Amino acid sequence: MFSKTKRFGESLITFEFANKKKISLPPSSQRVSKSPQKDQFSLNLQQDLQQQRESKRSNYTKQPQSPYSQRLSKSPTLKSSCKRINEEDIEAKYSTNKNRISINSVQINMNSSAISAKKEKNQTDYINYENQHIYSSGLKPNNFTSRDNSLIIKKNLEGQRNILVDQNLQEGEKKLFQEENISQNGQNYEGRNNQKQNEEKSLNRLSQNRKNETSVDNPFNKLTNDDFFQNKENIFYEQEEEGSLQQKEIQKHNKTLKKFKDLRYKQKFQRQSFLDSTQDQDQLYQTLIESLGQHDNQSSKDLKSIFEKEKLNTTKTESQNDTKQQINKAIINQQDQGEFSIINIPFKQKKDETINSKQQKNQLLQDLTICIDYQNYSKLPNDQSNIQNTYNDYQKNFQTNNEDNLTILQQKLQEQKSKIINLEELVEQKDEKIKNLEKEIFQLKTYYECKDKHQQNYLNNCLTNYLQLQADYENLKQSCDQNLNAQQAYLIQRQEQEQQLKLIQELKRQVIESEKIVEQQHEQIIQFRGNLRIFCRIKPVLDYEAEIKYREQIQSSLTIQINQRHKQVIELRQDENAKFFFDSVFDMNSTQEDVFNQTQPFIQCALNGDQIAIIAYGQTGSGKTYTMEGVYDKENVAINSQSGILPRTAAYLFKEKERVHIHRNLVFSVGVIEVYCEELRDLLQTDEKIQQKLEILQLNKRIKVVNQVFQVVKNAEELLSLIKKSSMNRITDKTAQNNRSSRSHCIYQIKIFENDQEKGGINIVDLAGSESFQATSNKRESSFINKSLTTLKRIITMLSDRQFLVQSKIPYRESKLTRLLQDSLGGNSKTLVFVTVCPLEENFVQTKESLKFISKATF
Ligand SMILES: Nc1ncnc2c1ncn2[C@@H]1O[C@H](COP(=O)(O)OP(=O)(O)OP(=O)(O)O)[C@@H](O)[C@H]1O
Repeated sequence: MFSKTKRFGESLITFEFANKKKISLPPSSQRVSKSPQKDQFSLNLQQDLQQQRESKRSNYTKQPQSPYSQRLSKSPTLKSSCKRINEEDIEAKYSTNKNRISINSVQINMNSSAISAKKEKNQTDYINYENQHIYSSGLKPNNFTSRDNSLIIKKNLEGQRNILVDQNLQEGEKKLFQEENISQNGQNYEGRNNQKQNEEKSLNRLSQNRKNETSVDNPFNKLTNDDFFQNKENIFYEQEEEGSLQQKEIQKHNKTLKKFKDLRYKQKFQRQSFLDSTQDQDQLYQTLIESLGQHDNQSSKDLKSIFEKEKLNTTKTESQNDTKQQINKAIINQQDQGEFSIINIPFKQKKDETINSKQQKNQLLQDLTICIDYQNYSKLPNDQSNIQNTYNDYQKNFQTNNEDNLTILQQKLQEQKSKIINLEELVEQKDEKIKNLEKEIFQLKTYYECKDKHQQNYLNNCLTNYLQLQADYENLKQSCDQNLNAQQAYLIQRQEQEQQLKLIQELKRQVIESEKIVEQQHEQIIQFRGNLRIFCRIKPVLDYEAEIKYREQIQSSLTIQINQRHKQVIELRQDENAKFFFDSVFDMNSTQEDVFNQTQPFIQCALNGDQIAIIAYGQTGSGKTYTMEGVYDKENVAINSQSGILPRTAAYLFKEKERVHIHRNLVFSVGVIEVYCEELRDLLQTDEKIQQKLEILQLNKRIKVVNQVFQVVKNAEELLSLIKKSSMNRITDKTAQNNRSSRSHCIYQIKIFENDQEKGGINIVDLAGSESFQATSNKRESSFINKSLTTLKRIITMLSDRQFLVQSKIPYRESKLTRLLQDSLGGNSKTLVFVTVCPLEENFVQTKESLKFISKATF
């Protein structure tokens, strides 16, 4: 930043730096000489300057060191801050441009400090400096005089004009310089011819001044008096060397003036520091009062009162400071009123003006008065000393007050420190609580994090379960729909089944009715045929009974032959008149199945509720047992081709039970009893020890055998097993016709129960052999057999004769056999008698007796 101002009737360019320092310089155009004489003069001046500089060096080396220089060298403080700048320390670069010489750069080597100047915009030469105290004068080519926050430097190289610039001067000081410069405006440079005379006059005058000034106390800290005159002496030396007395005088004045200004500046600085300190203290008090005003206790109020008192003292100090400022103003007014002589500085107004010797003399005289006026400076130190004393008094009072206040403040500070210690203990306790709370917070945070994780896992599990339940719900819904459809289909099917069941029941009813009709018809047929039926079965000739080579002879010699016209009639070859009538005749080629087919209607009558008796009668070995039981397998009792009526009856009964189980609940029980020599024997009780005596009783018109065992059988195999087992217990003997001849009557009894009520019964009777006594060795046995068979013959004969329909007259009691068969002989019972005969010629008599015995009628 720079601006143009008017000073001393010339244009000045003022530079303002960042630290608010200002430098004002005249434009170089005003310093440029345009006359050819001046250019020549400048060249000559340069040459002279060079010569003078060289001579100066030699003189300086010869001259003793000035007191000022000695002082500088003795005072390390001043030596470090103030230094005479020798010519050797200056490096300057110049440039000439037609009629002017400009400073391009100047460098002053001062330990670590440096001052440089450079040319800028071809208009202004300025010097940049920082915090340097430079007391220098008479330097060539430039004069540098500087101090803190000010710059007083500038010399036109042409020597036409010297400019003093100080932006930190007080207002009065500026006026002083203006007046100084104004006084210079009317002065002309009278030429180099008068220079030596002027220099001599100036030298005399300065010498006189030197003598006068040595007796006067120097106002500049009592140190600069000799130095000052030593400087002036040096200046004169330099002036003599340069041949420019006027300039040296100006420099001398400038030096003196600078020292005066330095002193003023120091005073100003000290005053400003004092004001700043009081201001700072006032601010401190104000801050403390404000801070204490926030505490409403007695100690704060006491402190506040103390600080307010101190503030009043400070106010007094300010008033004293105002007094001091008034004193300063009085000093300045004294200056303004002309108590100080005006320093006249020679100044060249125009380039082409000639130097008037008379004016030069006057100028020299005026310059000499400046030296005299320096005596008046002694007044300033006195006033200044008074001010300094006053200042010191105030400072002492201030320090005393400060010490008292400091003691109080230290006490308060101690109290505050104790409070601070207590507060710090509270803070530590609070910190401990905070740490505990932080731990609890951390634990709670950890707990809640774990809880959150647990809850999250729980929610995830719930979500998974929810999804699973939802899927199960969907599946159940589908299954329910399916079940509903199935239920509907089931209901439809059930309705159909109910309809079918009704239909079945209807069919059952129809079947039952038809069954009844069949039973009725069957009964009618049986009644039409008669309740007593007699079949004759002719036994074939067995292999062991005749050799194969005689078989044809045996067949031709058989005694029995069936009538060709009437198949039910048997004829004897040896007796043509003997013919025997039977209900059915089974020849030698008949099978077991053929026999049972004729027997099955009687079994059906038993299922319908009748008591039936199937009796096999014949001589030993004629095939009674074969017809009744047949031949069993060794391993099982299954039906085979040789199975007789008894196993086939068992199979038929359970087959019918299965067929009619819908409307009939049939149960069968089996008992086997043997009649031997008119004694009863239960063949199902094989243990003789527990064999109890069997007695025949008639209860409710039904024949019962007391102590006889009846065993319910669930199937045909169980029934046949019992029969097979009991038949093995039957009493047998070896006869001439049969190696294992049955010598007792065996009755196989099957009781039929329907709905727990005995409804019908079947008695299958395998009689003992009917051969004559001569054919057997046991006469007693033969007599009992004959007796029972005779009784049976009589009863059957009576049943076949319609004349003996009165049952009470039938001799059932004459034998145990007929007594046991009482319910199945006569009445509504059905009786079927098989007469088995052996056709061999050797059995002719027994065969004829058998045929006679049971034949229903003879033709
Ligand atoms: N119709 C027949 N066909 C083939 N073999 C028969 C026939 N009848 C009987 N037999 C056989 O004749 C033999 C004697 O028969 P079976 O034992 O049945 O006579 P039986 O009359 O019972 O004699 P017993 O009164 O002494 O017991 C047996 O070996 C038997 O197998």
